[in-house]
Amino acid sequence: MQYHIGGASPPDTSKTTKLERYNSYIRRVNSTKLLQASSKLLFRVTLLVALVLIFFFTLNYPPLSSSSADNHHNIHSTNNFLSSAFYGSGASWEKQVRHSSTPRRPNGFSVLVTGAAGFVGSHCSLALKKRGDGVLGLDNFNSYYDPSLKRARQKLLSKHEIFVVEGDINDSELLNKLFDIVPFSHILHLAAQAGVRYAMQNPLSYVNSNVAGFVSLLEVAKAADPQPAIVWASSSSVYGLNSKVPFSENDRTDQPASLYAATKKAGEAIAHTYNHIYGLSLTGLRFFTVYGPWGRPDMAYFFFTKDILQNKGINVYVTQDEKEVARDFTYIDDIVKGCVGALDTAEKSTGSGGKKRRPAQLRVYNLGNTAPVTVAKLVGILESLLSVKAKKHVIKMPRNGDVPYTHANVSQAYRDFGYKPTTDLASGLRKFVKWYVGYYGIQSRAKKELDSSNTH
Ligand SMILES: O=C(O)[C@H]1O[C@H](OP(=O)(O)OP(=O)(O)OC[C@H]2O[C@@H](n3ccc(=O)[nH]c3=O)[C@H](O)[C@@H]2O)[C@H](O)[C@@H](O)[C@@H]1O
Repeated sequence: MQYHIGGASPPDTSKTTKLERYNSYIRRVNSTKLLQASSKLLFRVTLLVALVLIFFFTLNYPPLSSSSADNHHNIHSTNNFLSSAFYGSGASWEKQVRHSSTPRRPNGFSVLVTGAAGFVGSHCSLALKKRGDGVLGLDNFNSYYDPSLKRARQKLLSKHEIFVVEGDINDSELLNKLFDIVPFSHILHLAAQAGVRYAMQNPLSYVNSNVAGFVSLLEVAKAADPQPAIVWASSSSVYGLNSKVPFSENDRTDQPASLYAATKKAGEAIAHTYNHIYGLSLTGLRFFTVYGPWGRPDMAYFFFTKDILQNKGINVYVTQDEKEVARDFTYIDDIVKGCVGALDTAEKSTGSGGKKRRPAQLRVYNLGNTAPVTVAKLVGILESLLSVKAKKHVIKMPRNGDVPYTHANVSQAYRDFGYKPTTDLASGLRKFVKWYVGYYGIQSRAKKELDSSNTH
């Protein structure tokens, strides 16, 4: 009720009140209509966005279930997400996978190379492709060392029509997908967390890649039809604290000195199990300190070269009782021949439908150079190739998982596939340094000398 102050008599309000009520009713109706219209619009827009998203993820993208096998979990998970965005995206991706895996020689292999953008993986992929085998690469491009080197290797592979799928060996969905597309005759399994000393910094990355990743791969391989034959990278480090030299395959390997060695040893035990239960043909190769062009920057010969060229000091380890440390350094081309020889002599797996039909081949070989060289000698060779004097700090080997000495007996690899290393450390390092200065565009005395020695 309204009260009008003042002397004038109050107006007749009955009509105006009705009008006001009517107007307010109309306003309410209109605003409800507006609200309904905008909700409808909002609903439609939401529906449209949802449909687009569903389409996007179900048709073009595989499930985002990849897990990380590398040492940089977060970076890698992101990488997996990104890679998932690229793998499996339809017909053109499948076409690349098929094309890359198709052999171009009669009875050629179709090989899945894991760790194909890695050092040994890229060299082996090229060698297999060159002789007419089909090669499909798989690599997670983790950042354990400079990923741009891995990308450069990938580029090289792609020039030779080798496609590298970006993904992880722990991603069984991806692995199954690859096996759905291609009936691989072989797997060359080189993806791993490498490096002896880094295992103290990031132990779980070794378990993720070298144990869990290997099992994930074997699970897919055992269920595949046909089952592929598998050749994979073990390590000279499994000999651990063995003092009996040279190391032979039947020597004891139950005293690993590093977690890295322990995971490789675990891999050998796991290989035995999958061979025993499922009839997978498995060959483990114990590599001895592999070096060469396109090598790994975390290895001593590689970062010594870098540091010597930059006039930085290098640590040269000696044992606790001040004896020299030595390695059976093995040149990459010899290792490639060993890998190819192992693939060529690998028998077929014997299982199908996840069941073993009869006993299958199970092998393990040393692939070394049979001529250990001390680290001090390695540095001397680099000094002369680089024409720079190294700033050496000779220190006692920290307790970091390193072993003092390695020396391979390779008679079994020679007997079974003619493995015979032919490159001594000086010739191999010459090739490495030549590649190094070229790749990193280094203008140095070393480069001039290497170039001129080439023209003579
Ligand atoms: O043979 C193998 O199975 C292993 O070979 C290498 O391991 P490693 O032999 O320790 O190779 P580097 O790390 O390059 O070391 C070579 C030598 O240099 C020595 N070193 C290393 C680093 C350093 O600062 N100073 C130094 O004297 C090491 O003690 C070792 O004797 C690889 O890094 C492993 O991935 C591989 O599995």
